[in-house]
Amino acid sequence: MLKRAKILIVDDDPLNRLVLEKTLASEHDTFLVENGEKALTFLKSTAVDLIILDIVMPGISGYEVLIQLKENPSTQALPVIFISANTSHDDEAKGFELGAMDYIAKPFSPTIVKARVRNQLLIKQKNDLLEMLASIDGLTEIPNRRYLDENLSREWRRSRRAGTPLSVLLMDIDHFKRYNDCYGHRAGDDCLKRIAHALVGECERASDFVARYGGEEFAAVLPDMGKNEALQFANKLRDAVNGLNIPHKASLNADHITISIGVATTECGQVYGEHTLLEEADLGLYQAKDAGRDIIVARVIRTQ
Ligand SMILES: Nc1nc2c(ncn2[C@@H]2O[C@H](COP(=O)(O)OP(=O)(O)OP(=O)(O)O)[C@@H](O)[C@H]2O)c(=O)[nH]1
Repeated sequence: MLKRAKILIVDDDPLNRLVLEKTLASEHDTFLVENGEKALTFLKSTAVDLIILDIVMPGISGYEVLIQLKENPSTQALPVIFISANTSHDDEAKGFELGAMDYIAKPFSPTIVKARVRNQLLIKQKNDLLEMLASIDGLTEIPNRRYLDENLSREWRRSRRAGTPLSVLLMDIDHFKRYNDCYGHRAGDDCLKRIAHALVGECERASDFVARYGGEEFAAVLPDMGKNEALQFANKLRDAVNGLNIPHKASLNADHITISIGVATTECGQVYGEHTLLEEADLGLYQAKDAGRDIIVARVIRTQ
């Protein structure tokens, strides 16, 4: 089933905008702007699912708008349908070469616009689903390493641009090999699932996320969070795992499952890459293990 989508309509002709809105507004949320500059500005603050884009407009053309969308990582995958009175094969071919998904000739039939919009939205919905499945860990059903890498890069760039802090936590279950050896691999799998959901359940802000980093390791990415807040959050995560009270009679540091955590924070992110942040968190985790486990060690990267 097709979900209600957000569609940006860009056309300098008020009548076209009105008819397109009337055609689509019963099934979708529509946003109307009258030129390319306003479209690009609008997209900086609002995410949409599809753009219907006129080509000949005052100011920058629809072609130029599409070129700029393709240059920006956050908009390059957005489906664009050109709608234009330029109906030569060359015009149409140019639109597709630039990356448009479809090309509708003016004057247009509302029924055909509806059908073509529907087709593009169905393709996008399926692509989004595939993208989501590729980002989910099969065992725990929380975000996987691929999701973490992509989103950490994005958050790193954002933190650099805005000069805001960014924290990363690396968490590792203590003596998990002994747990598997004692209770069996299947019980180990169940334990991983319970821990994953306990960690994810502690993320209250939409921007925070926990991913399975690999094996018995998890990571959290915490945008706009400085060292002290990140330490508090790490404590919450450790308490949540302790609170599960999963018996671990083979553990050498407790009678139940515990985790150790390395915390790394970059306080103004100009110099180091996101990989340094993960390396620092890993170093903190190593120190936490070394210090006896069920422990949190925080490290701050200060940039000059
Ligand atoms: N059941 C289960 N076990 C896993 C999975 N992935 C990794 N492991 C196990 O996690 C264990 C990790 O062991 P080690 O790296 O030696 O670490 P540890 O025993 O937790 O010891 P410390 O980290 O030093 O506290 C190994 O026995 C892996 O087989 C998984 O998906 N399921």
